[in-house]
Amino acid sequence: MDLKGRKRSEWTRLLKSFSFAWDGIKTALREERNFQIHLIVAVVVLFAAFWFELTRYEWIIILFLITGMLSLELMNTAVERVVDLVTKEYKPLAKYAKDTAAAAVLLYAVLSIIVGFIIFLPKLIN
Ligand SMILES: Nc1ncnc2c1ncn2[C@@H]1O[C@H](COP(=O)(O)OP(=O)(O)OP(=O)(O)O)[C@@H](O)[C@H]1O
Repeated sequence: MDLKGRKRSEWTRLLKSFSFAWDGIKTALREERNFQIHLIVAVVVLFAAFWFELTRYEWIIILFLITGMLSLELMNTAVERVVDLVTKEYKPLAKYAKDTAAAAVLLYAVLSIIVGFIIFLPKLIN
């Protein structure tokens, strides 16, 4: 294949990987209750952020928290599905994997709530 053809196929592969990632988001939106809940909370937080006219740095923090939370939830779903694929039986390692992935989501959710309070509480009180 010439250089032009190879470059085109690299672009095609890149576009395909975006399309697979988009499929993952659509599936999670359709199938995953926790992801749907996180998304609703994210929309509420974004409305609040507009309402309280956050500073540029507060916006950056909020966007990192929202994106991080949604990404972690997707990774947690991926772990759950892979474990389900590997075994339908009760296996301590399966529990270990699922609970650890869930713990990562929980930790980030606690961080997000604390930071959310730090940013929004003074504005609510004012
Ligand atoms: N194959 C398995 N072996 C051992 N423990 C498991 C297994 N599958 C799930 N568990 C454990 O059972 C509990 C519930 O897991 P389950 O996957 O049913 O619910 P979940 O984590 O809320 O995920 P989902 O989004 O699929 O409902 C968790 O503590 C998990 O670690």
